[in-house]
Amino acid sequence: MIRFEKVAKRYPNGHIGLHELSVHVRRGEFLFVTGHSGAGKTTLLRLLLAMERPTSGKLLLAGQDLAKIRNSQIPFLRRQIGVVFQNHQLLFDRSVFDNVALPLHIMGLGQDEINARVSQALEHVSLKDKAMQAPADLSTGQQQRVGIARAIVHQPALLLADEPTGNLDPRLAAEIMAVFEDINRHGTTVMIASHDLALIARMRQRMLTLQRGRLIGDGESGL
Ligand SMILES: Nc1ncnc2c1ncn2[C@@H]1O[C@H](COP(=O)(O)OP(=O)(O)OP(=O)(O)O)[C@@H](O)[C@H]1O
Repeated sequence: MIRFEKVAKRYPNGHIGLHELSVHVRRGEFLFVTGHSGAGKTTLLRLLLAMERPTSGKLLLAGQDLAKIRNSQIPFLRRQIGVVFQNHQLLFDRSVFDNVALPLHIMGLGQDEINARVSQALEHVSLKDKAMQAPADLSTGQQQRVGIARAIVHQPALLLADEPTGNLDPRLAAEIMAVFEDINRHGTTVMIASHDLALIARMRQRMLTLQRGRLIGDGESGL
C-alpha cells in the first residue's frame, strides 16, 4: 500500500527531514514509527499526506507517486487517509456528533448517510451515548476518542496518528491503542508515530525506528 523508495526530504533551510528512506508497508498492517525528537517521524507522516513533497525518490501510496502528484489531486488522496493528532483539534462550540460529522459534510454526503456513519464511528470508540454532549464535558481520553472517530468516519484505507497518546496517562494510552488495534482488525492500515517505547513494547507490532532521518530498525516491538 505504501512504498518509500530512497525518499529524501531536505527542507528549504537545509535541515534534513529524511535521508534516502526505503520502506514497504502492506495493506492492513499496523505499525509504529519511533525515534527521538527530530528523528523524522512527523516528516514521514507529512509526506504521506502530501503536506510536504520528497526532495528525491519515489513515494507510492496506493499506486500513486506522491513526489509527482498534482495539487488538484491532493483532496482525493486525503479522502483515503484519516489523521489523529496529539491535540485532537476539536471544535468546542459544536457537539461531539457535529465534530465527527465534519469530514462528511465537506464530502457533501446526505444527512441520512451522515447519521449512519457518525453513529458507526462513535460506536467504534464507545462514545455513542455522548453524541449530543459538548467536547468540553468529556474527559481527555474521551476527547481523544472523538478525534479518532472523526478520523475514521469517512472509512479511510489508511489511518495516521502523530503522538496520539502524548498527553494521556498510561492506562488511557493503552485504551487508545486498543481502539487503534480494533480499527486495524476491521482492515484499515494503521501507522502511529510515537516515542512512548514502554507502551509500544507491550503491543508487539511492527516498529520502524528512525534516527536523524535514517531508518535504523524495522522489526517487531517488544522483542
Ligand atoms: N518545516 C520544517 N522546516 C525546516 N526543518 C524542519 C521542518 N520540519 C522538520 N524539520 C527538521 O527535520 C528534522 C526532522 O523533524 P521531524 O519533525 O520530522 O521529527 P520528529 O521525529 O517528528 O520529532 P518530534 O518527536 O520532536 O516531533 C528535524 O531536524 C527538524 O528540525
